[in-house]
Amino acid sequence: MTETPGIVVTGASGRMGQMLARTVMESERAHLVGAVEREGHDWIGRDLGEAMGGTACGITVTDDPLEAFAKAQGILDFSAPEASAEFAGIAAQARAVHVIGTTGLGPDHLDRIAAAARHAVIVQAGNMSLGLNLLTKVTQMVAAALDDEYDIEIVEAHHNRKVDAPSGTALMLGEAAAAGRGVQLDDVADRGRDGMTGPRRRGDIGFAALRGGDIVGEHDVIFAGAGERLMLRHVASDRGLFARGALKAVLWGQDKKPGAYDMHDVLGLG
Ligand SMILES: NC(=O)C1=CN([C@@H]2O[C@H](COP(=O)(O)OP(=O)(O)OC[C@H]3O[C@@H](n4cnc5c(N)ncnc54)[C@H](O)[C@@H]3O)[C@@H](O)[C@H]2O)C=CC1
Ligand SMILES: O=C(O)C1=N[C@H](C(=O)O)C[C@H](O)C1
Repeated sequence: MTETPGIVVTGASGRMGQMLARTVMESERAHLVGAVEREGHDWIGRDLGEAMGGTACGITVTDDPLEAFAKAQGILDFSAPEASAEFAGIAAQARAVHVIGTTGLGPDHLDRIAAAARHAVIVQAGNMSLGLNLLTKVTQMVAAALDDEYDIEIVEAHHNRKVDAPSGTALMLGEAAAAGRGVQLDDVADRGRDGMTGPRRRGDIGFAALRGGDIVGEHDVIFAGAGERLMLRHVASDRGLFARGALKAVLWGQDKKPGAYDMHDVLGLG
C-alpha cells in the first residue's frame, strides 16, 4: 500500500490551524506529521490533540519549521505574512508542496514566495473555496460585459479578530473585475473613504470592509448602474470549507513541477 503524504500545519493553534489539523487527521488521503507555532507560544512542547482540547495524537507542537518540514511532503500554512514568506524558503528546501492561505501579503513577501516557487510547488490563494474561485470567473465576465457606467464596489464582512483589510478574497475579486475591464487594479482601487472624498471617480473599483462577531467570510461584488444593480454574493458559513480546499491543493500539488499555482489550477477553472 502506498503511504499517504505527510502534512505539517503551521499556525497550529489558530482558527484555521486547528481546522486544518482536524481535516488532515480525519482524511484517509494524508496524515499529519507536524504542527508549528510561533516562538514563545504556550502550545510549544504540548501534544497537539490535547492542546486542542481532545485526546493525544502523538504530534508535539514545535517552533522549529526546519525540523518539522524536513519530514513532510506538504505544508498547510494559514499563519501570518512574515511567517509565510519565511516558510516558503524552508518548504522549498524540503521540496514539500507549500499551500499558502495567509492573506495581507505585501510585495516583499510575494517576491520571496515567487523565488521559492522556482524550486518547489507553491499553491497560493486568498480563498480556497470552489464557489468563491468560480465567482472570480463570473465577476471577470460581468465586468467585461458592462462598461464603466456601472460602478463596481466590493463589500466584505469578517469576524472581529481579522487583522487585514481588504480581505485577500476581496482583492482577488477586485483583480478579476479589473481584468474584465482591461485595467490594472492598482490604478483604479479605492480602498477606503472617509470625510470629504468628492464624488466617485468613474472607473474606480471601491472596497469596503465590515468587521464583527463571528462572521466567517462574506463577499459581495456590486455593479451599480443607472436604474439597476447587479449583485454577486458568496457566503462562507464554515471554515472547514477552506481547510478542505487546502487539503485538495496539497494533494493536487504532489506530482506537479515546481512553480507558482493558484486554486484555479487546482480546481481546473483555467
Ligand atoms: N485562503 C483562505 O481560504 C483563508 C485564509 N485565511 C487567512 O489565514 C490566516 C490565518 O487566519 P486565522 O487562522 O483566522 O488567524 P489566527 O490568528 O487564528 O491564526 C494564525 C496563527 O498563526 C500563528 N503564527 C503567527 N506567526 C507564526 C510563526 N512565525 N510561526 C508559526 N505560527 C505563527 C499565530 O500564533 C496564530 O496561531 C489569515 O491571514 C487569514 O486571512 C483564513 C481563512 C481562509
Ligand atoms: O481571515 C479570515 O477569516 C478569512 N480570510 C480570507 C480572506 O482574507 O479573504 C478568506 C476568508 O474570507 C476568511
